[in-house]
Amino acid sequence: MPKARKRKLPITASSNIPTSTTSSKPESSRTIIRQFHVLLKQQAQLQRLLLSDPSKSAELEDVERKIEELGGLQSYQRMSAIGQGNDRGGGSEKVFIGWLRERSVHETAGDKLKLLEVGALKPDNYSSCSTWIQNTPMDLNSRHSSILQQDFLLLDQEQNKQRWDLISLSLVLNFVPEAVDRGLMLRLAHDFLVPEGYLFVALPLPCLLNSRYLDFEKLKELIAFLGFEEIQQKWKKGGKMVYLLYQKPRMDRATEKRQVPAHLTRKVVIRQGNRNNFAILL
Ligand SMILES: C[S@@+](CC[C@H](N)C(=O)[O-])C[C@H]1O[C@@H](n2cnc3c(N)ncnc32)[C@H](O)[C@@H]1O
Repeated sequence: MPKARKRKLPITASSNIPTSTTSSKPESSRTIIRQFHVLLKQQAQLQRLLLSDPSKSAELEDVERKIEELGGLQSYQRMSAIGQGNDRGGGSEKVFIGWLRERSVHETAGDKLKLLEVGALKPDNYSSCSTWIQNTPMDLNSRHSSILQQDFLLLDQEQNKQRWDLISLSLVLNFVPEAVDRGLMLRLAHDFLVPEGYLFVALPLPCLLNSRYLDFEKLKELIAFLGFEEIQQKWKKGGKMVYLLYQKPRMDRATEKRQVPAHLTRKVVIRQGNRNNFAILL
C-alpha cells in the first residue's frame, strides 16, 4: 500500500468571512461550494507544478488569495452545514443508518459499533444511534471540541488497521482535490475496516453521471479491485446525490499483492462532450 504523504491543509481558515458569503440561501451556498472546489483543485495542481516550476508561485498566491476572500475552510464548512440542515433535506447519515438497520446491524452488534465519520461538520450526527454506534467524528478543520481535528489521509496506518466497524465518507471524496488522494482514501478505508465492516460513501450525482472519467461501472470496478462488495446504491434521475454502501468481505482478497490494472491508475476518457473532470485513481 502506498504510504500516506505529508499534506498541507487544502485551505487556510480565515475569521474574516466577507458578507458576500453569509447568505444562507441554498443557491448561494451551492455557488460558494462550487467555487471552493474549483479553487482547491487549482491550488493542488499549482502546488504540484511549483515543485518543478518556481514561476507558478504568483499564480498559486492568487488562487490562495481567492480562497481567503471566500472565507477559507470555515466558510466552506458553514455553507456545507447549511446544505446538511434538516430544512434542506437532512444529512446523509439518515441513509447510512437506514441501511444498517435494514441489515439488522443494530440488533446483531454485540459491543457498540465503532464508526469513523470523516468530514464531520457537527458532533452529533449519529446521536440517535448512541445505544449501538460509538461515533468518532473527524475533520481537517474541527468546528467543535468533540470533533477530532485530523487529516484522514495522515492517520497512523498501523494503529488504524482493522480498527473500525463503520466508516463514513459523506461528501468528502469530492472535496479532496487530487484523484490519487481520493483513491488512497478508499484504499485506507478498506484497510481500516474490520472484516464485514461497512463503508458509506455519498457523492454529488454528477461525479458519476456526468464525469468525463468516471461512471458507475468504473467506480464498481475500482471498488471491487480494492476488495469491497457493493451492497446498496441510492440515487434518482434528476437528483443531486448518490449514496453507496460497501462491505469489506470476511475473507479479504485485497491483502494479496495484486497489480493495479493500468486503466485504474490514469484518467481515461469514457464520455465526450461538456462534462466535469471528477476522477478517482489508484
Ligand atoms: C462537504 S463537507 C461534508 C460534510 C458532511 N460530511 C456532509 O455529508 O454534509 C466536506 C468535509 O470534509 C472534510 N475533509 C476533506 N478531506 C478530509 C480529510 N482528508 N480528512 C478529514 N476531513 C476531510 C472537509 O474539511 C469538510 O469539512
